[in-house]
Amino acid sequence: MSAAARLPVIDVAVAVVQRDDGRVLLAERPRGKVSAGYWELPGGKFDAGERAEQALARELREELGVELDAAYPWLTYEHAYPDKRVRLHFFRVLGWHGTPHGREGQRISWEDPQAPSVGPLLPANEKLLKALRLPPVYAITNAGRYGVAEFMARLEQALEGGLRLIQVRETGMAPEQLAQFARRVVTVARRYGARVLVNGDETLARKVGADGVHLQADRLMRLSVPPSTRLWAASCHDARQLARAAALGADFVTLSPVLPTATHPEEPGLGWTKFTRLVHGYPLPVYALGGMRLELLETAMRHGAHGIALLSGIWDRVVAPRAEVRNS
Ligand SMILES: Nc1nc2c([nH]c(=O)n2[C@@H]2O[C@H](COP(=O)(O)OP(=O)(O)OP(=O)(O)O)[C@@H](O)[C@H]2O)c(=O)[nH]1
Ligand SMILES: [Mg+2]
Repeated sequence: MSAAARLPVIDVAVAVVQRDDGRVLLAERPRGKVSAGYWELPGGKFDAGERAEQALARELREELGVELDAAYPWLTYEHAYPDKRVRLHFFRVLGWHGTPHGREGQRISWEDPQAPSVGPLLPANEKLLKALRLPPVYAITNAGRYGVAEFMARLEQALEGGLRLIQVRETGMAPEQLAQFARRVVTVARRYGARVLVNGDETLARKVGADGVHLQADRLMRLSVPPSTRLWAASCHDARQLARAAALGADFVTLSPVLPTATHPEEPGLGWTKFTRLVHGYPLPVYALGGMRLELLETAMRHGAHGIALLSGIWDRVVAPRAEVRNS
């Protein structure tokens, strides 16, 4: 056991206060505190007997002078400093009242998580910023259902509507056709700054210029070395698979099936209670998958999900102009 592993763990509640424009509230650690001058997310140590949510509400009041209205549990991970270990319980704060101000004399700033203009940030927060860059909706392609031409029109509309993360997964396509399709998806996605993962095949992901690979659970469990693509994710269905993805350092996971799906309507799925239990204390962003619709995003987040993954609930929403599509 390393020295750091022997240190007691300090529980810390941390607030990701995000405005509608996506900017997140960062604060400078005040003089006199450890790591003074570093920027961080507002928050602090649990008081004795406090639950995470209580610590969060108290810290927001003490540090920023705001009252918490709504917060959803998000990631929880540990970080080892040379002299201590902290367990950071991150919450997404979606509702508050009052105007945040540095009540401890600290500077605060609303920052774009993609490119904060203040710094340096506490080293423990790097993973958090990476997670914040992941959008709330993860869409899985379904060209088999629509035909490629119509699917591409629907994809373009979804991108127009804000879609920024896509998985190419087409079980019915021959290798050449799949490569061509994946290339087309990457090309349109680039125009919108959206990222693309290819299901199961790292070589194909590289060949078509995708951002990374999405692995099925059986591959994940056999994996000894994580994929070396910029981004990688895995499908999980139970606690063992979730633990494996975390140990290998995936960027995010999907957890499924949450609700009955169109293809397996007779299977009840995990349900939200079990979903919440599985993701509680989990270090990576989790997309709820199975029976999802865009309307369920808030429900999923309330149960600890980072967002939702959709295979059919997204493309059906888009009514493609059929005549034009046929001619393309
Ligand atoms: N608030 C906050 N703490 C963080 C973050 N990341 C991170 O590693 N930490 C660590 O978690 C611990 C939180 O302590 P804190 O100094 O905020 O605690 P606190 O508000 O209760 O202050 P105090 O008890 O020193 O007055 C610190 O060791 C800090 O380095 C973060 O983003 N926000
Ligand atoms: Mg603090």
